[in-house]
Amino acid sequence: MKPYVILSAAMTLDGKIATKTGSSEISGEKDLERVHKLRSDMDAIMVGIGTVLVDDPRLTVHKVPAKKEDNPIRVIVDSKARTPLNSRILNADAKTIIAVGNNADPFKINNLSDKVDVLVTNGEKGEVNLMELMDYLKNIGVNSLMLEGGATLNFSMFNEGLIDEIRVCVAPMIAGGKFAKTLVDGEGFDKMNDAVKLSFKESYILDGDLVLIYLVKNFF
Ligand SMILES: NC(=O)C1=CN([C@@H]2O[C@H](COP(=O)(O)OP(=O)(O)OC[C@H]3O[C@@H](n4cnc5c(N)ncnc54)[C@H](O)[C@@H]3O)[C@@H](O)[C@H]2O)C=CC1
Ligand SMILES: Nc1nc(O)c(N)c(N[C@@H]2O[C@H](COP(=O)(O)O)[C@@H](O)[C@H]2O)n1
Repeated sequence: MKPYVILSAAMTLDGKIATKTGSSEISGEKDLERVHKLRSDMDAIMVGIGTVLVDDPRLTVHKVPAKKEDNPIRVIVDSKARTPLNSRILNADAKTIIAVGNNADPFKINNLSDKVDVLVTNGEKGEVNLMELMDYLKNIGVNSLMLEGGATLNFSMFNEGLIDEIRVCVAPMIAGGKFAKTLVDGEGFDKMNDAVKLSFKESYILDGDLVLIYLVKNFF
């Protein structure tokens, strides 16, 4: 069992979701409003620890008028419980769940557990078991989940067939750089035959940003 998962991201025309230094202000104001309306419609929002360490995101609804109840549950995929204790995702603005792997330091888990819910999962090589996490989320009533990156987690979620829809903003910019993160990094697939197949649903322009919506053709 799993929630309906929408991958949401903003990228440059050359597919980068951040520059090589991690700078990632890509969406225009209108697009950010679209994203925050979507956040308010979703039960939960999820990012990887790489994104937390670089961006220190809030993951709340703050670009459109909203009440605290409109904030989705925040979910962090953090194998080794590295989330810094002063991270903004640990504040009281919304419920937060940190999923860790079974090798995470118990001391770090305890520190995080004082502030938020920590779920220990049994993934390979101490990584977070994403299937187990999806099952857990569905069981606590999360029917819709917004995946907001980053590049590594996006690949793992595709690789396990867990993404249902993609909503991406393509901004009229080129960032370049072989070390800049792209929409989907990770190990990647070997053959184009293995690539994730999509079906186009919708597109529109928001102040020069192109919004593209695709459905994932899942064969799992
Ligand atoms: N433009 C945009 O829309 C967005 C851009 N970003 C950018 O992406 C960058 C961060 O991306 P990444 O470094 O790739 O980090 P990430 O956010 O994808 O986190 C990856 C980390 O999660 C952990 N993890 C635990 N279990 C895992 C599993 N089963 N599969 C995959 N990862 C697992 C690992 O420690 C892994 O290194 C930042 O520069 C951020 O600004 C992030 C989100 C959206
Ligand atoms: N849609 C979108 N457009 C951009 O230009 C972005 N940089 C991102 N980034 C994502 O939003 C997170 C920041 O959220 P808060 O404003 O702090 O709530 C960031 O960590 C990325 O996940 N998204």
